[in-house]
Amino acid sequence: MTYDYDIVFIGSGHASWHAAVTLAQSGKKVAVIEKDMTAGTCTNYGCNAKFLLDSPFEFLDGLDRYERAGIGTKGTISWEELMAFKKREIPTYAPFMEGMFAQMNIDLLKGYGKLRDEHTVAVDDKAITADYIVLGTGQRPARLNIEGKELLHDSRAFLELDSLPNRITFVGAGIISMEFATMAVKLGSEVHIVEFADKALAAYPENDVRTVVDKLRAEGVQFHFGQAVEKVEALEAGLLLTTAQGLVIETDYVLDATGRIPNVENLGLEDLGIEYNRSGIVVNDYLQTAVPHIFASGDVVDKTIPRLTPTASFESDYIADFILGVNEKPISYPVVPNLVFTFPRIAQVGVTVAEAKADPDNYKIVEVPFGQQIKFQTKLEDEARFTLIVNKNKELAGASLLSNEAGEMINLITLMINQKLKAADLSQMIFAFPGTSNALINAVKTALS
Ligand SMILES: Cc1cc2nc3c(=O)[nH]c(=O)nc-3n(C[C@H](O)[C@H](O)[C@H](O)COP(=O)(O)OP(=O)(O)OC[C@H]3O[C@@H](n4cnc5c(N)ncnc54)[C@H](O)[C@@H]3O)c2cc1C
Ligand SMILES: NC(=O)c1ccc[n+]([C@@H]2O[C@H](COP(=O)([O-])OP(=O)(O)OC[C@H]3O[C@@H](n4cnc5c(N)ncnc54)[C@H](O)[C@@H]3O)[C@@H](O)[C@H]2O)c1
Repeated sequence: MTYDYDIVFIGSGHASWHAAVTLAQSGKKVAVIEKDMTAGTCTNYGCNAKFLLDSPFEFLDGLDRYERAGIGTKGTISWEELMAFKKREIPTYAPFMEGMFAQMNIDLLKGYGKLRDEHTVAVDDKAITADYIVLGTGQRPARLNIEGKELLHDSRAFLELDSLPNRITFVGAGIISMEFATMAVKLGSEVHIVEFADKALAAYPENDVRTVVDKLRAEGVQFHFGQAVEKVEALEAGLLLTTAQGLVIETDYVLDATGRIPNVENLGLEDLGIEYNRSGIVVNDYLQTAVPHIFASGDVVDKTIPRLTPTASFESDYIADFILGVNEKPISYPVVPNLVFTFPRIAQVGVTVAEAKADPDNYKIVEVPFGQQIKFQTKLEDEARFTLIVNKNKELAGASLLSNEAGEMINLITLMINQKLKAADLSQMIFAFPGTSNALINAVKTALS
């Protein structure tokens, strides 16, 4: 049987395009179907836009610390100028990717993709056939089903705001709210975070989260825990948010950041017996769905590891190698670092502090009050702290880092964990001095000894 394509991808995010490029480079005939912006969430309205907007705030946070120590002057950031920069920069990425696809003879089909049968995908009213199909449809923001839900905004809308509202209320104290609130409060907005649970960032070490919450509170963010939002109403000027517990907040903008849900509906999965649930499409250890030549990749997969860009890219690379016969083994994930862009940043990788506490026979927890020990290397970050988890073989099994530089340092830790480095290995290496990473490596060496 001859098909139109060797491989068709539904969705053009990281879960798809890494494999599409590898397969096209290997001589396969490839098509990518995309209903929205080419290259997906991360590239257009996720990580990249967030990172671009966040970066200057890191300098502002640094200047604030020196100001408090009586050194230097305060900096300022204009959201309007920053957003104009973002709007010049980010929209160039999708056309760049389109150019790359064209150069590699990858057909980009703009439209909504839906499985019609085991080898046929409908793209709006057209149909194409393929030997293999990859479902990389990602996630979308969850939307609270409350009175006034049409007045709620999502992260994509926030990342497009030409001017920052005076009063912003975030619903949910998860990653998106904490990252956006970090920026908004520094520019003087009145910021509320309304959270259903009794704490923020539930997946991260309580100690580290408490430090970040306290710092945001000191900067003016008002946290409201144990509150379920019931309704949002339009006032003559602004909005009124009410919770079931009786909290009432007058605000100008409400961002619903209560999680993200997989795009599994209206894909034709049911007719082919492809199983899915609230967490995504069910796959086996080869990322195959119930139909073996139909794979799922990235955020849309039902999985317990973090739904992040690097995991989507890893899965995409795996699928390409599997289809090419380069790798026939089940997928094996290395440890996955994750990072919250607050000040300080919170990063963690490998065995968590909670897991280590629950298994004291196998893990030792080493707390390093980094900012207090080595002030000159932490740029006045007194609160910087590392928690290192060491296994019985005296290897690093996990770590959580609290520091503005955690985003870079966590990759070094990831490398040490994956390479199973021991203190003796680190002793054979020379690192540049002085610097945060040098001090981190010394702390690890001591912990592993
Ligand atoms: C605000 C925000 C910030 C983030 N920050 C980070 C970060 O700092 N670090 C990090 O690692 N991750 C971050 N993420 C997560 C990251 O964006 C995702 O993990 C990543 O984009 C997943 O890639 P994907 O290809 O699986 O899905 P996506 O990038 O969402 O791509 C899926 C694509 O499929 C398309 N699609 C869906 N259904 C169909 C259909 N039926 N037909 C055609 N096309 C379809 C969609 O339009 C979309 O373009 C962030 C996410 C958000 C929202
Ligand atoms: N730095 C990063 O890696 C990064 C950054 C942004 C987004 N992301 C991606 O986006 C996802 C995070 O999205 P998010 O922040 O929307 O979700 P989240 O799951 O991190 O947080 C949602 C929060 O909303 C709360 N909540 C749920 N229902 C509620 C209700 N009715 N009222 C009040 N609070 C409620 C939850 O208790 C939770 O604390 C990540 O899992 C990741 O996939 C990653």
